[in-house]
Amino acid sequence: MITRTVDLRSDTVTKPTEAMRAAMAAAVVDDDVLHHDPTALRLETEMARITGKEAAVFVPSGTMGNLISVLVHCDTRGSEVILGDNSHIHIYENGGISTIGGVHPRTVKNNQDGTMDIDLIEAAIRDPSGVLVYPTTRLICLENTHANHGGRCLSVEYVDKVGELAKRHGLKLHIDGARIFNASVALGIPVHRLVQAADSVSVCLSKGLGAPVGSVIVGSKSFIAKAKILRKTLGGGMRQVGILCAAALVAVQENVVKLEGDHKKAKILAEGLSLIKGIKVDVASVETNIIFFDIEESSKFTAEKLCKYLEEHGILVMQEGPLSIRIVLHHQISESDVQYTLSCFQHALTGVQDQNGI
Ligand SMILES: Cc1ncc(COP(=O)(O)O)c(C=O)c1O
Ligand SMILES: C[C@@H](O)[C@H](N)C(=O)O
Repeated sequence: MITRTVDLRSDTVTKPTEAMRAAMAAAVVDDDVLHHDPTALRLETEMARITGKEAAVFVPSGTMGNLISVLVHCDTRGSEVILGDNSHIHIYENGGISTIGGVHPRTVKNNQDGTMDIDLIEAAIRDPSGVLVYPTTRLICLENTHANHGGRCLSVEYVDKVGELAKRHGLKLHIDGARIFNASVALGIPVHRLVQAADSVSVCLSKGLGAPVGSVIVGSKSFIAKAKILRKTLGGGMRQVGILCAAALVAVQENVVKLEGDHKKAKILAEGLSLIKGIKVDVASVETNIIFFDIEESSKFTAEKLCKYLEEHGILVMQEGPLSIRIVLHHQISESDVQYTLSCFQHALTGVQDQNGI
């Protein structure tokens, strides 16, 4: 019988805290399409302040945040965006920039640290003299932290260099900042400095910050005005949305300080996993709250079988490949959960029981 559940599938799985639920119940609301919902306006004002941008708009998801941002920057037919071949926008957003926006993706290889070589980005920029046959490059997208590369942080020096490259070529820069607060805490650099070079950023409130729903796009006033129109076009214009924004405000106020703890627990878990025979994990690459690891081929387990074993013991993780698994820490995972998880891994892979009798 499962006595506890430790949900490590993602940082999207958190449940609203009591403070969030109280704020939702008490939220002052109005119709955010007909004018503005006062609580949504408070959140948008606060997020613009934190990120150092002129304006912000609340959207239902990070996927919509990225989609709207790309489509505002690439509002001319034949536009092309340069992005990572392992980026969330390219891999996990149903190709929306193309299927909905008609924008052509031009991928550049993501390095293990989540960056793209700047010379390769520059080489991917279309020569305007080839306009007869080439799409027109209008945008470069970065992702910080990088989800598919273990939550690795892009340094502010790197982001600034890509920003300089974009400006030199008359391009815009968008950052998929789903976990930008994780990068900020891990690097010890304020969010506004980390995104200074970006023309737009999509920030998830529903990941490590623990809000139940939503993201915010930040950028210039004119950019956000266009983003609001496109949000409505895509069906993202919401009415009394302050109910969701009230929870997001609590998340921003209360949970940023917890991110460091998430990162520490991720490091402890990664270090523990590295000591278990049959598991391969690069502990040094764990910079924030995400761990990717592989099962050794000599092990009796496939990822699918191990995930099933773990689920039978209340541990939920995400299978990423035949022998690879992802774990994501969040503020509702305790140190005791981390130790219980390690015990279950230990028992599964070595049969050795620990003092918990697992
Ligand atoms: C890096 C990154 N960007 C964007 C998203 C999309 O966010 P949402 O799930 O809210 O659409 C996610 C995951 O959810 C993500 O990990
Ligand atoms: C799976 C992916 O879409 C999601 N962003 C996550 O990190 O859980």
